[in-house]
Parts: sequence; C-alpha cells; structure tokens
Amino acid sequence: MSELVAENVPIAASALQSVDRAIADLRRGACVLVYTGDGFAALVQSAETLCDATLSQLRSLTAESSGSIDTTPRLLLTARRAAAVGFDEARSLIPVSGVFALSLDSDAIEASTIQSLADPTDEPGYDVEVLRPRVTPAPAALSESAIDLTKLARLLPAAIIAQVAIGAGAAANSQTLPVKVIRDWAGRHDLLSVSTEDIADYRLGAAKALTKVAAAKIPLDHAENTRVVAFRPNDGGIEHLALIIGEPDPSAPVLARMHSECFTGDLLGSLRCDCGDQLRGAIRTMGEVGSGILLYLSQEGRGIGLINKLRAYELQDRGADTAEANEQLGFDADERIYLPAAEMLRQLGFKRVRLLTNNPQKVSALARCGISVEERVAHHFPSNGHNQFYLETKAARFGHYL
Ligand SMILES: Nc1nc2c(ncn2[C@@H]2O[C@H](COP(=O)(O)OP(=O)(O)OP(=O)(O)O)[C@@H](O)[C@H]2O)c(=O)[nH]1
Ligand SMILES: [Zn+2]
Repeated sequence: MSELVAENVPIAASALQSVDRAIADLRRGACVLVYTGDGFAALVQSAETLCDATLSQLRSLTAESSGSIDTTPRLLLTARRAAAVGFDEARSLIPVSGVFALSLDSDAIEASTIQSLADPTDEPGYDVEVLRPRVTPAPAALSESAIDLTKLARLLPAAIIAQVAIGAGAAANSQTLPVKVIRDWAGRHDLLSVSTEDIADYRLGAAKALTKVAAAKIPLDHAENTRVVAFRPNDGGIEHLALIIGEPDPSAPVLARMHSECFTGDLLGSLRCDCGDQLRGAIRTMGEVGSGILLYLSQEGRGIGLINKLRAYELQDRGADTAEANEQLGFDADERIYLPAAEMLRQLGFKRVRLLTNNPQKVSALARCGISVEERVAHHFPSNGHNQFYLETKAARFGHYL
C-alpha cells in the first residue's frame, strides 16, 4: 500500500502545471520528455494509449539525438505485472516496487503486443519464452517516474521509455546547463518536458494543497441538516467532498467516515461491494446521533480509477480476488493515500475523530497524518449474497476487522 506521511512539502504551481500537462498528453497518446536534475532525459509514452504510428514517432525522435547513451526503447511494466505475465524473475523486485523492462530493440514488437503485455483483460498476444532474451535493465529514476505518470493519469501502469542523448551528453561540450539544453530540445520538438523531481513531489504536494471552493446545504434522507463542502486539489484534480452533518463540536472527537468513491456501489447500487450500504449507513448513523463528518474521497477503485476498476472486475469474473486483480493489472492491492482526508479535517477545524471503518489501514494512516483516532467504530453490513467473497477477501487480504 502506498502511504505518505504528513510533511510540509511545498510544490510550485509551475511544477503542478507541467505534471498536469504531461498527464493530459499521455492520456491522448502523445509522448513527453522526462528529465533528471543531473541532465538525463527520456521520451515517455503510455502503453495503453500507444499505437504503431506513435511508437514509430518515438523511434524517430530518439534517432535525432546522438551520443553515448543507449537510446533503445523499452517497455516498462511494474514488477507485479511482469510477474503476472509469467516473468518469475520479477517477483524479487516486487517488495522494492521495482520496474521491469523489456527491450524493444527492433520493430518486431507491435503496439498490439505491447498493449496485451500491459493489459491482462486483453487476449495474451505474447510468448514469455520468446520475450525473455529482451529482459533488460532500465534507468531507475526515469523509469519509476514514467510508471508514476501513467498511474497519475489513471491509465494502466505501463510505459514506453527511450533515453535521449541530450543534457548530460550534449552539455558536456558546452557551457549550457543540462536542464536548459533538455528543455530547449523538447521545445524544438513540440514536446512537454517534466522533471522526475516534480513528478515525485506531485502526489504529496497536490494532496496537501486543497482549497475550499464551494459549500451548500443539502438536506439528506435521515440527515436533513447537512452541508456539503467541496475541496479542490491544487493539481486541478477531482474535488473531494466533506458532508458535515448537524453541528459537530470541534473540541470533542467527531464521528467521522473516510469513504472512498465507488461509482458502481454508491450511485448504481452495485451488489458487488458494500460501498452503497456503508455510505448510506454512515449518513443515517450520523443523522441519528445528531452530528458527524463524512469525507467523500475521489479515490475510485482504491485509487486506481473507475476504468481500471472495471478491468479488475473482469479479472475477478475470471477467478482473481479483489487484491489479486489489482496486482495482475500491475497496481498495489490498495493505492490510496489519506493525506487529503486529514487536510480536510484540519481545514474544518477537527483534530480528533471516532472513525467509522473496518479497515485498520485507514486508522493507522489517518493517525500518521496527524489526526487523533480516539476510537474505531465498526461499520458492518450484512452480505447481500453477491459480495460475500469480496467481504471475506477484505478480511483475509487487508486485515479488515470482522
Ligand atoms: N480496485 C478495486 N476497487 C474496489 C473493488 N470493490 C470496491 N472497490 C473500491 O474500494 C473502495 C472501498 O472503499 P471504502 O469502503 O471506503 O474502504 P474499505 O477499505 O472497504 O474500508 P471501510 O469501508 O472503511 O471498512 C472504493 O473506492 C471502491 O470503488 C474492487 O474489486 N477492486
Ligand atoms: Zn464499491
């Protein structure tokens, strides 16, 4: 599970902007230039949005840079995805959340093969034994940033990366700073450039920087005195909502719930999970006891996004459990962070909570973010027949309290 502790990490608006733009470019299939502070740079493209034309564009761009650096394009998979594909050697990399790379040293691997390596819901269009000779090391910082960008874009966590010999290589013979050389090169090729440092700071910086943007009274069934307050992350991402029920007393521990968005369960009433029951149940309980705060967090699918959750459901229909499905896609079983929740509570003036949850990770993560969790309040609902295995898996794999 990726968890971040509360630290005061400022992030410049220009850094947020360059990461945002890079995310948008990856989502539309374009490549971006990622660089390190010491002047190494690579072209990066998402495997999910790749097609043969964009792959050959990337190859021709690398041909324009010459130097001593190996510019062979590589396919990056997370170690989890590589292990699921059948590369057993990737298993040892999982604990260090390593990145696994295959060399794309000739035109023999087409975009469709790359996509089936990245996407377990595709028909497998590859043979691991044929690909094994292509296993290759990849530049660590650039590769980790490339995978991080695809995750931030809520795409499959797989990327194409090709180093380019500018910056460290090119600047060796000139007085110009490597980063300036890199950015100029990107500009000349109409590419966005973004630094590994900005990508690393982004998640935490965006999570910390929340601005209250709107508030309104919304009378709810079982909780008529409810106000909804919207908080916008400074990265321009989807807003998180706080439902303030009644008039909670900031000097006492407030009954609180951190509820992760579930479009299928909360809105459609899906019976695959228990989210709808938990959402409405929490509102009813808070209405009955007179006050509470429900944080509705935009972290759909335990942080992998709705489209990847739908893919995860397809894998569950083929036999995986909810944690294994995430892992087959190349994600951690749970990718959520709770720093935005802690920040919302702080901005609303609450430092102590009684937390409605069965998830021990929520309790420990919120405490690490500086909120005192004075009690864990159980939040169980009977199985509806369809979600029994899901509830059992949450207990077995995530240690949820029964
Ligand atoms: N990836 C994935 N996400 C799922 C699946 N089923 C539900 N979810 C998501 O899991 C999250 C459930 O959130 P919560 O109910 O807040 O969290 P929880 O970990 O179950 O903990 P508590 O409900 O507080 O006990 C939502 O974001 C759902 O969209 C699934 O099979 N795969
Ligand atoms: Zn759900």
